[in-house]
Amino acid sequence: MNVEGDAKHPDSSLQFLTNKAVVTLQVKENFLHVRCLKKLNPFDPRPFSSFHCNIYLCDILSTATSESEWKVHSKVESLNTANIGSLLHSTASQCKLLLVHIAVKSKGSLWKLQTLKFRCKNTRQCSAWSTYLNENITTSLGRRSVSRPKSLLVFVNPYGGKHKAVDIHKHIVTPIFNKAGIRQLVVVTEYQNHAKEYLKTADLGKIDGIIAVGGDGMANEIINGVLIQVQEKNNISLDKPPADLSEACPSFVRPSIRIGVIPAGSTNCLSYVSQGFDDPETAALHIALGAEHNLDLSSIHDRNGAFQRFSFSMTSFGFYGNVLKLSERMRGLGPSRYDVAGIHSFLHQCSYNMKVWYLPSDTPVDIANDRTKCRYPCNTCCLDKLSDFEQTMSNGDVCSKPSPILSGPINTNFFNNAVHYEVNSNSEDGSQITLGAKITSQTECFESTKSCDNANGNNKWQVTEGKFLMINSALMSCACSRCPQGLSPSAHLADGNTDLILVRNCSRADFVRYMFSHVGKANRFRFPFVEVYRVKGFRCEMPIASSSVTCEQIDIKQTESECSRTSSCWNTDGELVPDPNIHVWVHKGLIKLFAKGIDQK
Ligand SMILES: Nc1ncnc2c1ncn2[C@@H]1O[C@H](COP(=O)(O)OP(=O)(O)OP(=O)(O)O)[C@@H](O)[C@H]1O
Repeated sequence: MNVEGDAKHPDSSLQFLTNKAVVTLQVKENFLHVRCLKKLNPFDPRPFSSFHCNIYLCDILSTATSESEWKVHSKVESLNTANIGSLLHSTASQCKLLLVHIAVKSKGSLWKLQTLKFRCKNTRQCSAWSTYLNENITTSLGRRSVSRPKSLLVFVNPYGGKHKAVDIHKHIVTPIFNKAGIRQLVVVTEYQNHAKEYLKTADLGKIDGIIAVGGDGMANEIINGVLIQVQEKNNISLDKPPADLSEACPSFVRPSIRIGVIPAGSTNCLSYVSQGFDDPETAALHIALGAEHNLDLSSIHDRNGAFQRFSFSMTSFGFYGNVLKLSERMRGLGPSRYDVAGIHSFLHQCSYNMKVWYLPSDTPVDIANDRTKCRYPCNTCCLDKLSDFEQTMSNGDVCSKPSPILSGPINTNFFNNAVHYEVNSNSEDGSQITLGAKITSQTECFESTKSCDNANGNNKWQVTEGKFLMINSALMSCACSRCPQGLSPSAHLADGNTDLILVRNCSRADFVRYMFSHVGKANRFRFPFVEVYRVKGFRCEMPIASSSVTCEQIDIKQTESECSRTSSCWNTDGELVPDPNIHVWVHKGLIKLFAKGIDQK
């Protein structure tokens, strides 16, 4: 025991005063152990052990000291304090306060910031404890390969959601980042695509991550801005040859910086799916603690091979495309614009002739009956990483390795009339399909192209056609507060696949039943007009736009020609892609997200 103590080895018998007890501190095996010596309230029936606590060092944001008064709560003072002994005898004198800022898991997947206060009369020892704890936190993070950000570029969208982003940033995010010692360069966006333009020339070498304080649209803008800059710097073309099934999956360079989202938009799907809530405090804490999760992206090209966007959640044609198009004109209504636009699009129900090609996943799953969910640590998202780490990780515990805040660790229904066949080497496209990915040397290409590389697989492109109310691609479950299970509840964040959901033309009543199945836990794939495939890529073609649209109407007069004039578009993460003819490829783990994933229940 070190009585006087020094910066390296502070005195472990040193007594600290909290609001409820006199305690000692000890650091052992990645934990700060707080042990109770005396209860301040002698009449408290709880045992001493209930005052003990063990704090995981990786959950501590930082520690600090400040000057304070040597005092206890007045209620405690009025009690019999003889039990506390000499510690309290010299009341009202000055002392040092040791502050320990920690991220605490509260209910569900919510996390809260909490500050523990320890009063100590030995000011030198108290400072020594603060230094010692900070050193041990750094060591502990190093052991677990956790890298916390020190410098972040933060985009705040004052326009998104309920227009609360500026307040959220000021009152929730900044205090957490300050406690974690994170420097921020804050840009309050002034117009649409401001962040994307800014990122074209931003020096990404000087920052550890980029944060969007906004919704999915803002996150999409930032992801696109970063990826476009990184591809340009590496001379990687974003465009590809015109849509052709023989074309290999394009390969893109994976940015080394992480991207985070503080939910302040309308839907906040990315936060919901990667954290379990759209809670700004939880999101800010995950960023500060250095949480990391891979995220699949899809690249979208038009019929001429021109690059359109990268997407991370839903890419949808038909109903959701119409809802977005309309809702963009009603921004003044705030988040309720989606309801109004949804009702309007429903009343103007249109179906679209489409031909859809898709390349099935290497690991086929009966999505319609799959009850598994992407939960931390997720075997499906981590499985492929085993090969990357197998030389260094003999126990295969890859998923838990980067745990920064670990406290404690197709078959389908076919539509009766569906035209459904396999594309072979003598297909109308006339080409043998070989999908060897082009691996770009000298770059951190990661596994992003693996998912499309079917050189070792027997997968062949499949094709189906017909009239569709909706064509949805769910790269993740796409859960949000309005649809807690999401479009495809068993979809994963980083498995290299997307779930292609084809909703064929059906009666209005059936469509309502299908849409309502998203509100609860009912199986949304049980309908005969709904098909779902886990795929690595897909392509859609609308034969002749003007004659491809059929509209129904209830009380709003609308002719077929009117409807075709307003033919649908793609809605990708809440952004519009106007050309109905697109080619979509999935890129496994193309970016790293500041997120942990949703905990197992
Ligand atoms: N100052 C601004 N004025 C107008 N538009 C802006 C401004 N700043 C950002 N934007 C645009 O606002 C759009 C929507 O932003 P955001 O995603 O944050 O909110 P949301 O659409 O309400 O939420 P969600 O996408 O989750 O439904 C983005 O495309 C972004 O480019």
